[in-house]
Amino acid sequence: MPPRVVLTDIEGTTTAIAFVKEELFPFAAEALEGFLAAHGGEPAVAAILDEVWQAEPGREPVAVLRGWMAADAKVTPLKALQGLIWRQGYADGRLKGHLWPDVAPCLQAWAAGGVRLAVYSSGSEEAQRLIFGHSVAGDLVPLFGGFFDTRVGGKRERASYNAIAGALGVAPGEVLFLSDVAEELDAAGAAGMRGCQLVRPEDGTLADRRHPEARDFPEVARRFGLPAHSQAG
Ligand SMILES: CSCCC(=O)C(=O)COP(=O)(O)O
Ligand SMILES: [Mg+2]
Repeated sequence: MPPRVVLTDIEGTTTAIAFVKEELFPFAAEALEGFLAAHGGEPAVAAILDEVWQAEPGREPVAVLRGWMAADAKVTPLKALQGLIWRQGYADGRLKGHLWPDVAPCLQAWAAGGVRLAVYSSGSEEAQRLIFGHSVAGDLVPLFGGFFDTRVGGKRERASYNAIAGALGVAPGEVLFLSDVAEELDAAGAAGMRGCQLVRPEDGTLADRRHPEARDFPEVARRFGLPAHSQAG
């Protein structure tokens, strides 16, 4: 049976790791102090800074944020702040959301064929909407029926996937989760979801051999009986 829902990761799955690490993260790092100086008094930003204080009491929030950035920590306040900073870059054209060329045609074919689509990324919901809304393939946000971030839980925790299935109103077994990271697929599998590892050697990802694997989205479609894009290879 083909999956009713495809739940996709972003970095390493729809989008090059290099884009996230060499464009998105440096963009936020370079803008950090200036952004906080300009927007630190706004309620959304102040709430994030409050979360940073609570996470590391007594330390300067900027130093805490810089430490998290250096460690690529998937912590909710950092991810929320990065999303707010990237918003400016997408709005004025300095950022354009990278997608591998095979991704948008398949997402469109799957949605047109009645498959429900959702995103689960460590990037904040806002960051997810931005990357798909300002993507190299245009605005893909309308294709998705759900955007899940670390507020639902960590990507290596089984409970996060059960919560996502519950929010989507489907049984976990009806969901196919796509990711480049084996530990995330382990957690999704423990929750009862099917999984497929995207292995794109040109992006530096390696097969772990514990999960079904595909080199691109057309191969995912073939393996799991999803609608094929007319030009899918
Ligand atoms: C939403 S694009 C930025 C992705 C990001 O911030 C990140 O940490 C990557 O996480 P993912 O779960 O997509 O691998
Ligand atoms: Mg990933």
